[in-house]
Amino acid sequence: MAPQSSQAPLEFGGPLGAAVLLLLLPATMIHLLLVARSGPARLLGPPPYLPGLEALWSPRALLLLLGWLGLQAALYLLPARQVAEGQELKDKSRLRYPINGFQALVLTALLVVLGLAAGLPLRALPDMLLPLAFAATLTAFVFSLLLYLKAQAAPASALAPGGKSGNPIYDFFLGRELNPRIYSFDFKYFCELRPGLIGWVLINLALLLQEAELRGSPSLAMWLVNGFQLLYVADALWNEEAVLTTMDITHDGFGFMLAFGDLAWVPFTYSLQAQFLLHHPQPLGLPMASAICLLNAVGYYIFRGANSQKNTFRKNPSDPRVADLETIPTATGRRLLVSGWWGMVRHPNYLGDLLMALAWSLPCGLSHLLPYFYIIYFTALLVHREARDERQCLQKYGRAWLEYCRRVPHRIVPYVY
Ligand SMILES: NC(=O)C1=CN([C@@H]2O[C@H](COP(=O)(O)OP(=O)(O)OC[C@H]3O[C@@H](n4cnc5c(N)ncnc54)[C@H](OP(=O)(O)O)[C@@H]3O)[C@@H](O)[C@H]2O)C=CC1
Ligand SMILES: CC(C)CCC[C@@H](C)[C@H]1CC=C2C3=C(CC[C@@]21C)[C@@]1(C)CC[C@H](O)C(C)(C)[C@@H]1CC3
Repeated sequence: MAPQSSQAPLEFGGPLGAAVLLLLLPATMIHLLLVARSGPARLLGPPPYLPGLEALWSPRALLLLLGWLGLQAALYLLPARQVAEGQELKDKSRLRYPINGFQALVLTALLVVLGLAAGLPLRALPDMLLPLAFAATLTAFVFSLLLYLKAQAAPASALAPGGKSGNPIYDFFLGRELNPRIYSFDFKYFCELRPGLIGWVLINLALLLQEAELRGSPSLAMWLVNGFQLLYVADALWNEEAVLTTMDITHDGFGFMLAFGDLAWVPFTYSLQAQFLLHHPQPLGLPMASAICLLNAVGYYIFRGANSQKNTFRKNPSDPRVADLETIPTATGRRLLVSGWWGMVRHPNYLGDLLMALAWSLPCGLSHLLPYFYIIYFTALLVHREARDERQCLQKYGRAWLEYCRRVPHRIVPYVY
């Protein structure tokens, strides 16, 4: 297959970077899982032991994972209270998406409550994290391979701007097709919000239950981490439609990066603080807990305000909630917000997300670096993501984007960055 000349600049270090990430990401996830349960819990030290295949591979874990994906897929297919339209595609069409993610969360919670009452051994889940994470990685790998093959038959207009380099490793990693579907089942949209995010809070809950069994009751730190992350996930599903204007849906293809990110990385590494707390209990007083709650609330307020404002504006610029905001016209006919949240910094939603990330780590105290892995990784991810987005916006909006950068000079943190 010849490389295409209209190809966007290669990202993530090109094919070599993609090949390194293909190995490095699963290895990092396994490392974190091993270190979180070890005594010293040293993020930067070697893992306590190197697991053999017998510790990683378990047919039971694979079955459990596939059952979980099947359940979430069945919930996705249930009648939706609303159907939303995505952003306009290259061929001027718009895809339709069911809005029933919150319903899936509530139904899953109901099933879990019924299961617990019937003796479901959810407390056993923390002991299966390693084989489950391995099974999720294998599943993501096979799934991305199928997506890559499916994309060979897709028309050029269905490919993502960054996923048609012609290099198989790079395209496999980034994803070729923008919106792979079978009939109306949209794989990327499904994976982005359901199995991984709901799985994450389920793992957190299992860790909380195991802590209660181990120590008589869950610690305040464990309650906070569970509460904050449940709020984050419930909010994402409640505002499901807003995901349709994020970069993942509008720009990125669906390949290994997102499949692994959604199915393995999110549930098994985002639950790291709760994993750490189970094995390393931390004292937390009420004044400190209140300050952390305040930080999470401020972060959430900015994150939700910014994301909803952009989403409302992109859906309908005349909506009374955004109609009075100042905007810059662009040659594409779309406008850029230059007041409100988007007049404060160019990525106010990232700022709110980062404040919440800090609030999720602080309950774990300051004795270890490990629970701060999330905010370190997340800062790197968002700084890199911001740079990618700037490049894309400059390409899309040209001079109007430069004008926006002049009017709103800071990227994420007002007066700092
Ligand atoms: N927890 C996690 O692991 C992660 C969370 N996130 C969160 O996901 C959310 C979405 O992030 P992401 O998709 O990266 O980026 P954004 O939601 O910020 O989307 C960027 C797009 O918004 C539009 N835009 C930018 N500036 C303006 C403006 N001034 N006025 C109107 N539209 C504008 C542009 O698209 P266009 O003009 O084409 O509409 C741009 O490409 C964020 O809250 C982020 O924090 C992201 C990554 C990981
Ligand atoms: C494994 C790699 C290092 C990178 C993978 C990145 C993915 C894990 C993230 C890319 C964008 C994401 C978003 C969310 C979760 C993480 C991934 C998939 C998100 C669904 C979390 C909840 C938020 O409310 C959101 C705004 C809906 C997020 C959208 C982006």
